[in-house]
Amino acid sequence: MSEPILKAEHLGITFGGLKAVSDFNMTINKGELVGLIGPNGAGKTTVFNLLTGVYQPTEGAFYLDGKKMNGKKTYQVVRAGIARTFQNIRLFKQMTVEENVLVAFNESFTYKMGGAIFRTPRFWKQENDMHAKAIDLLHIFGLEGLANTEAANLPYGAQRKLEIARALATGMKLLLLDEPAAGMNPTETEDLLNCINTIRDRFGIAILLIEHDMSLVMNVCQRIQVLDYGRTIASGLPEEIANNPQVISAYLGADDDTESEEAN
Ligand SMILES: Nc1ncnc2c1ncn2[C@@H]1O[C@H](COP(=O)(O)OP(=O)(O)OP(=O)(O)O)[C@@H](O)[C@H]1O
Repeated sequence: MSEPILKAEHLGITFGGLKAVSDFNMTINKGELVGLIGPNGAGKTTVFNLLTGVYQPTEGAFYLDGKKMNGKKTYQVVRAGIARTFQNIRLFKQMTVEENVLVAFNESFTYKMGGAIFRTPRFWKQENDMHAKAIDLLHIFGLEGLANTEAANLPYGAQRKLEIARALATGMKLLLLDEPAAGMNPTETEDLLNCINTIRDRFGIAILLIEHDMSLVMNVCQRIQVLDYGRTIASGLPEEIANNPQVISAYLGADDDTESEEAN
């Protein structure tokens, strides 16, 4: 059997005295979409930061396609094939929609300096290939008609989709989506859900999704892992998670906290 795309073994990190994530274990195979959920402060974003080299683990290890990734810097992680979107959208706002995707392609297309200066046939072929690939990618997200629009002028939902398109353009194996439906209305969320299903089927990549919108998580994820205070409290199929008493109590506890905070 082939290696899983992602394998995390006993991964953890301590900040001062706080164990933000401990004994985190996860396997994601090609074409699988796994949800990572948990109350606020449970450690979800820290897991993403560990998997992208923003933080170095203080315990455990993780592997991409069988290759150990501990100690790698963020750019090395991206090159190896892990891409990520953020809670707050990070696009090149002054660039067009197409340019945002083209920037992400630059690793996979290389032409010699001379070719770029003298505009050789090879240079133009690569330019055309990149344009065709960018439009193809934008088409999946229904953004091809907006290719020449400045990213800053896109509606919110379209900006979120462009962020994912750009992550896909890096040619990655593992896509980490951090709350992609945050701030979206129900129509935009449904549209996003369709896009996520399409890219998983079409690109056969592994996806790890952090999301607070439970209907989205339950609808798209094949498996779900739940964190609370940095530890995994449950892992399984969506229906198992929805009925797990420990998960329900972790979320209800979080609600109680919010209510008491609001009352103060
Ligand atoms: N760089 C850091 N230094 C110190 N503590 C940190 C750091 N990053 C995260 N933490 C702490 O680790 C814990 C987990 O935070 P994290 O942001 O991963 O939670 P989360 O599940 O993503 O929460 P949310 O759903 O609110 O985004 C929190 O207690 C947080 O304060």
